Amino acid sequence: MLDFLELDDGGLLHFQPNFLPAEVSDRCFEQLRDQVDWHQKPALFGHMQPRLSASFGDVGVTYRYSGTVNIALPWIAPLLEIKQRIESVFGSYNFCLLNRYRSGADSMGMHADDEPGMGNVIGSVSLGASRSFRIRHNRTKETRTFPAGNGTLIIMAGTMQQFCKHDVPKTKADVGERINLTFRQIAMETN
Ligand SMILES: O=C(O)CCC(=O)C(=O)O
Ligand SMILES: [Fe+2]
Repeated sequence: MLDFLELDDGGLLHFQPNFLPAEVSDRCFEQLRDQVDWHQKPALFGHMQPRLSASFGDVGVTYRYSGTVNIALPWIAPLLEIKQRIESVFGSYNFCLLNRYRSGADSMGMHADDEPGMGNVIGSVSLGASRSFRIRHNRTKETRTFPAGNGTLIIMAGTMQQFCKHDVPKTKADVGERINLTFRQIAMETN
């Protein structure tokens, strides 16, 4: 069983640098960067998301969040390889959202992944440049920062999405590209 940090109000977080061997991280980073059809998606109020993204998963899985509809493309080899490695230690997943941060100017704002139909276990793997992954408790405002580097695994579980938010802030440091994979279990839409 993995060790989980116990957050206030029942959130659980597992943080494991170098979960993937460096050669797997390096190869998967290059394969995903070069093979995936990356898109910059619209955000709220006519803005664009400050990053690129893509969605993969089992046939028929659709993930809707902040006004975007993301129909899963069929799994590709590097994603299946990493999915199997995470599933061998924790959880099971039918969808993966990929985010590509091209430089320190790309980011993800504070949010929770608490959409209806979203399983409470999210397995997140980072590839490429290291960026700060921050979590903030909604009530206590306690904030913690984890360095999400090449091959790092972060698992969010328990009630974390109900009581905490997380982000990847912009940085002025001269950082290279980072690709993050969040594996999720999403309920199939029945209508
Ligand atoms: O890039 C990251 O580490 C976080 C990604 C994230 O929070 C998400 O995809 O919902
Ligand atoms: Fe998230």
